[in-house]
Amino acid sequence: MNWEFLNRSILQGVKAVPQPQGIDVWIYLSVVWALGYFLYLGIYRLILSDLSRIPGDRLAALTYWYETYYEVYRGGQYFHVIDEMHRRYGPVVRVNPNEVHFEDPDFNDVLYPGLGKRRDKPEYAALRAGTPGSIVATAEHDVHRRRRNALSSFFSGASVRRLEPIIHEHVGRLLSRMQDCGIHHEVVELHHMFKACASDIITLYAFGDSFHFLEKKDFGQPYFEAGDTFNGLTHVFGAFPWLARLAIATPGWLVKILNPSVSDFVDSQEWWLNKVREIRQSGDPERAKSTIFGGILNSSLPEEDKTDARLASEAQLVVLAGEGTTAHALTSAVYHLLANPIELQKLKDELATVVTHQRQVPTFTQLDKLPYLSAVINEVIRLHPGAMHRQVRVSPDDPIVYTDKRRGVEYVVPPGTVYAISPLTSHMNADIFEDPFQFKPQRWIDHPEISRAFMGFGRGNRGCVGMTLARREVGAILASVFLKYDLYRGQDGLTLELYDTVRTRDIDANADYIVPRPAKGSRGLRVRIRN
Ligand code: HEM
Repeated sequence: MNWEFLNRSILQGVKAVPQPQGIDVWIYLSVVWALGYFLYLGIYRLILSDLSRIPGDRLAALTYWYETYYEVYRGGQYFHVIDEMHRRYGPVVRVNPNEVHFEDPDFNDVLYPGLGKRRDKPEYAALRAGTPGSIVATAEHDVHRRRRNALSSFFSGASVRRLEPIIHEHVGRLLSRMQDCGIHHEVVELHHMFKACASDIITLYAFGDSFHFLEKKDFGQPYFEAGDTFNGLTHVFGAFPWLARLAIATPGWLVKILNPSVSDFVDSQEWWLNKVREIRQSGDPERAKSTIFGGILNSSLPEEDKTDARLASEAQLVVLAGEGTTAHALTSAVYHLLANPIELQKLKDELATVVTHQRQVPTFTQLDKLPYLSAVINEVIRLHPGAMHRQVRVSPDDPIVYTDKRRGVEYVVPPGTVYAISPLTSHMNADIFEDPFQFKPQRWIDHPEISRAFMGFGRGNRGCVGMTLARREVGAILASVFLKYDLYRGQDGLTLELYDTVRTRDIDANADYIVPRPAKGSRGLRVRIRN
């Protein structure tokens, strides 16, 4: 673009207007320059850009403010707008000037390939997570690979199997806390217990120590509330990355003064950092073998990847990724099973085929023989993905070429463009999932091919590293809870009953803050426990 020529032409065109003097000239020129720049930017984005042929709301293609309005001002509401765009324009839509969103399950593996293909992440997605340097925030493919490799062996099937005693111990503790509440037929916000349990397990695995939330009267609620407040900034950080940089650079003590509601979270950040330092200094080979951060510190990662700051960030990611998501799956599962007695009975019948004792925590080997339990887990994560954000990727080398078969149109997304799929959009595709809003675990047994549309754990080389652990944890807890408790129908004995829990208000995603949020004022999953 020849700016000099543009500015000169505009100035010549307004010769009749009295010419400003001194500093006014600079203001005048700046305004003209800005107007010209924005005019050019608008024309470029709408007409000249390689993405201009991609359908979607024109405002979304013109400016990032469209997305910012729905995400920041309206609070995580852009996912509804994107769904509406797909309904109106088809399987590929442009959701901001540099991002294309897809909804075609048969294209998922092209968008999220395995190891052979490079996939980057955009910088803003890295900052948005609030964990700079962690694997989820590592933009460049090769750096991501080496950092992820150092972590992934701790989440292999064999490693997770070694965690079985720890998971069993925590499930036992959870059941005993539930039993305590049952003595006086208390109404319990069960999601707090699940968060506490998931947090204790992953923190213990990461550092060899935990906050012991399951033993606390409030199940660590102040910590989780502070985490929610921190997480509420995700869209602000995405829209204004300089704010994210500022927040990250601000010392913890100052953050606590400026925003006391995040104090518990800041304290936990310090705790994670101190644990990393402690493990680094301990030189204990056992700790290195059995804890994630011991392993990372002893791995072949270059020293630049083993700094305290990066590992504290990785710690925050691992802990946050492992607690809220797992607890959300458990919460949604308990809701649906108590709200659908026929499905609950099917699960209980299946459990009875491998476990005879009501108070037993089933072994992993027993859980592997339970296809209906596995289908329940798939179905709750389909309906309520614990990480519901747009799974953004960039293909740095090759264009993405997509053919909309229904319309017979080919779209080319050039290398360097951001693209994404949102799990909930994919999971509500009525062509794949009949009655998509309904809880029907049996569909996973009758139609295994539907898994091609499942994005609950992401896919490809940046998919969820903790999937095996998550499935084990959710399976063990669900099975143990429903082996022990029946649905309350007025009988005596160990029972659970939903208490003022409404799916659309308390369980469904009402806002996307990477993790889903229920409606404002919701008290989540409430259950009356009776012994
Ligand atoms: C039901 C529980 C879980 C769900 C639904 C879930 C979902 C996801 C999803 C969708 C992604 C991809 C994010 C993206 O593409 O932007 C992801 C990534 C990740 N998850 Fe999970 N997750 C769960 C449990 C866990 C657990 C228990 C851990 C253990 C620490 C974990 C650790 C991670 C990590 C480290 C990543 C980043 C992977 C990377 O960037 O390479 N997740 N998870």
